[in-house]
Amino acid sequence: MTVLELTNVSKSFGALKVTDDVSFAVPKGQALGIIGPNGAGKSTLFNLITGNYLADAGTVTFLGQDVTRVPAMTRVRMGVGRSFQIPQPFEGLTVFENLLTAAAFGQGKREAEVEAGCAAILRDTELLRRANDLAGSLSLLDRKRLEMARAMATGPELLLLDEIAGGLTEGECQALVATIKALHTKGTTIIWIEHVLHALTSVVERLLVLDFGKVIGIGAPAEIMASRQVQEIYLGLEV
Ligand SMILES: Nc1ncnc2c1ncn2[C@@H]1O[C@H](COP(=O)(O)OP(=O)(O)OP(=O)(O)O)[C@@H](O)[C@H]1O
Repeated sequence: MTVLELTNVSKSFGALKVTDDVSFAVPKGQALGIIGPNGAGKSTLFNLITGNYLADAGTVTFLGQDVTRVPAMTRVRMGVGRSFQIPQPFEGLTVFENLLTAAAFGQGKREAEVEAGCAAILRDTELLRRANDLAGSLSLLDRKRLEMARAMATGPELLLLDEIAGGLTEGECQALVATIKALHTKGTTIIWIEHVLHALTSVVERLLVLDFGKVIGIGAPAEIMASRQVQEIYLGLEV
């Protein structure tokens, strides 16, 4: 089953075409990594998937439904969950309260109905020991975990991770990767934008490379990283 499909999607800001005729599909259970230089249009692509931006042309299909013109909040309820590059928790609420809020909003339910699910997500994201601590008191690693947990709490069929490994030490990065791998092993479909390549390639089954808004490669990570075009464009190597 296909969870997400983009068909010839384009988006411009003024004269700048930031997403240029992008097509790809993500089957259920797959983890897809997205790489590309700064300004290649990676975050814009996420915004087109979440509905924060609407495509100028092309079609976005989610779980078999055309969502191209569907607003962001409806897409959350349909199962598009997203973490942000800069964690955005409610600092004055506890970790558990943050999850309850995200779950109630994302699933359109009362907090009492989502408590058990949130407790399970705390376990899955290694946050159980911090459940009653204020979000504002967390270390960077735990803030990243909370960002992921809040996205999971909305009950996603598709989890979008935006540069979640940035700024961590190597040890912290490995701890976060272990958490992401565990979510993926449980069957979560993931699209992950990441500059920390070794973290990304240790999880994803496929890599998509963007450059100037265009898909310049999609395939197995080893094959993509070995491509001359990717090495020239993405890694800036002269080959
Ligand atoms: N709302 C907007 N209005 C105008 N231009 C925008 C808007 N959003 C993004 N852009 C421009 O679109 C281009 C792509 O930006 P985007 O953030 O999608 O790239 P990115 O690949 O995610 O970059 P990074 O790796 O630095 O996060 C950039 O030139 C950016 O300035």
